[in-house]
Amino acid sequence: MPDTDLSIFDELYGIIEDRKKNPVENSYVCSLLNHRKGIDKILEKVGEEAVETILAVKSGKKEDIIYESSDLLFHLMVMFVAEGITLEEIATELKKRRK
Ligand SMILES: N=c1c2ncn([C@@H]3O[C@H](COP(=O)(O)OP(=O)(O)OP(=O)(O)O)[C@@H](O)[C@H]3O)c2ncn1[C@@H]1O[C@H](COP(=O)(O)O)[C@@H](O)[C@H]1O
Repeated sequence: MPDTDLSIFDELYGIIEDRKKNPVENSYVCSLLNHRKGIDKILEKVGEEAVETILAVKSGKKEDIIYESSDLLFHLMVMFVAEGITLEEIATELKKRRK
């Protein structure tokens, strides 16, 4: 049975925010947030993961699509935190589009 608890999105966002406020060593999230290339490094990763997601869809393998989409969502969340955008703001925008 699929796990329908979506609280991982809030939890993950909170972890990324915490990495921004309280940097720790050997953290992948900190390596992105504090990269010498700035936001460009995060955007690079978002772009790469978007391409990998597209390729996974073209491959037709559901588990690859889930894996690559998870990478994409994770890097998008790092980008939201870097830009000070909350998940609530994204949710509000999506709700506005309801027909
Ligand atoms: N969910 C994730 C997560 N998903 C993907 N990744 C990393 O995202 C990267 C994906 O990039 P690639 O597929 O290109 O793999 P790569 O070969 O490492 O690529 P390069 O970065 O070397 O270019 C990998 O290094 C993965 O480890 C993640 N890293 C961290 N998290 C979460 O973030 C939390 C904090 O992580 P740290 O900041 O590392 O403590 C963790 O507890 C996890 O919950």
